[in-house]
Order: sequence, then structure tokens, then C-alpha cells
Amino acid sequence: MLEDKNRISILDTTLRDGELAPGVQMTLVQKIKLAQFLEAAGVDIIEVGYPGQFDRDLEAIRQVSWHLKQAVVCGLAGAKEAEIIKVVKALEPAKNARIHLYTNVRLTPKQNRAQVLETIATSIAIARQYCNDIQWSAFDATRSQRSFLHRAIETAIAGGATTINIPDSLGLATPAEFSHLIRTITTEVKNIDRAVLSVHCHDDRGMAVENSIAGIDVGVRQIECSVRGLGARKGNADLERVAIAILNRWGDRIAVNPAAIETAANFVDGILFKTRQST
Ligand SMILES: CC(C)C(=O)C(=O)O
Repeated sequence: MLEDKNRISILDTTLRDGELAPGVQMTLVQKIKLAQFLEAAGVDIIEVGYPGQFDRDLEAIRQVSWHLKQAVVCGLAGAKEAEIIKVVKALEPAKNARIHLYTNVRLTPKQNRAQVLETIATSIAIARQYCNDIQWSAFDATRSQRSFLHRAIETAIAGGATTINIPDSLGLATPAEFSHLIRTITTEVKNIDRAVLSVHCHDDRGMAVENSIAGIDVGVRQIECSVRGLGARKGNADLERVAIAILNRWGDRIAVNPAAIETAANFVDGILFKTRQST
């Protein structure tokens, strides 16, 4: 997707991971409006939901897809064919679509490594029949065994994943640990130059923004974040803080406009205020 190898894409997940924050539930109309604000702010990819887990997300992805003109609309699925097909159907009206798949790479001693690699390859092959823009996430990467993580990433890229996302799913890493993890991926995974490297950092220890930015020096070219840092447990990296940090340090390497992000953030503040008043 990226022409310029140095450009940093922003994926906003307020409408997917953000909705996992306690007490956050937007109406369909609010979701469409927020997606339009994010598109106007220059956000590259807008992740809208996980229809395999939440039925209502299918319609949210579909409606947002109808209303966006330029941003890539993204839907999450696990490895099961039924989940992938739900995302495919939801994304039908999208001008630019991405299927986001994930696999847990922190294996238990009983799990068969070859079988997990096979699952990764099969799920990507299914998704590739419908879409060329495939993101694969190595769920719980920071707690995985490194040699297996590297093989899983290599398998995903060989199968056709165009973006590889490395999450700190429980928000446990420090910036030094996280940047070491990313650097090792860039040196150990043979085909890594065929994919865009992305990060998705949770904020359980208050490090999500720092960890995301630390990745850029070692090859990260997509950062996942959310408005006001909304997300599961303590949330994700805050979109506005990430954008400002990148703009201050790397100038024009991102397309987002912080003033326009502020408009989106104020819109979300209004929704949160009303929700908290009524509960
Ligand atoms: C699916 C992935 C990106 C995720 O949400 C996480 O690891 O927290």
C-alpha cells in the first residue's frame, strides 16, 4: 500500500478495540460520523469491528464502508473461515478494504507448532481470495517464543499478508524491550521486507505511546492507536499523542492533521460524557 518506504501509516481502532473499553458503546450513526472525522483528519486505515465476535459489527463495517471515500476500512477476524467470510461480506461496499486476521502466537506446551503455522497459512489463503490487502497480527507477540514468532511471521508473509502487526497485547513491554523485539524481527525474518511492519501497543503500564514510537526507529511503518487511547483494559496508544510525537520528530512522514484529530476527540468526549451521565 505504501509507495514511500518511510511514510508512517496510522490505523485507528477506536471503533474496534476502543469499544472494548468499559462503558463505551456507540450508535451506528455515531460510528459513521466518527469514521468520517477520522478520514477527514487523514487517518489511513479505520478498523471498525470484529463481526465474528459481535454481530452488530457487521452492519457497522458495512455502513462505514458505504460512507468513506478514501480511507481503508478494516475488519478483524480470527482464523475460522466463517469469521473471515463475515468480514468479507461486511466490507463489500468499501472502496478500499483490508481484512485483519490474528493468531495467538503464545503457544501452550501442548500446542502443535506445525498445526498453528498451517492455520496461519490457511486463514490468509482464504482471505486472499477476496482481498489483496491482508494484515496479520501475532497476538501476544511480546510473550511468545521468539523462534516460533519469527517462523509465524515468515509463514504469514509467504502466504500473502501485506502488513504484519506486532501487538503488545497485555501492555507489558518497556520501550527498550519492545524495540529489541522489533529489531530482531527485522533481522531474523527473511522475507520481512515484503510487508509493512505495524505495532499495536496496550497501555496497561502507561507505555503504549512510547512503545509505539520506539518501533519507528527500528523499521515500524504503521502504528495502531485510538481516539483518547480508548481500548481494552487501560486502552491503546492515544492517536493524538502518537501523531504529535511523530510530527515533532519526523515532520511530514504522516498524513494526519492534529487539529482535525482534536475535532474527532471532542466528538468522542461528547459521547463518553453522555454515556457516563446516563449510567
Ligand atoms: C488483534 C490484536 C491486534 C489485538 O487487539 C491485541 O493484540 O490486543
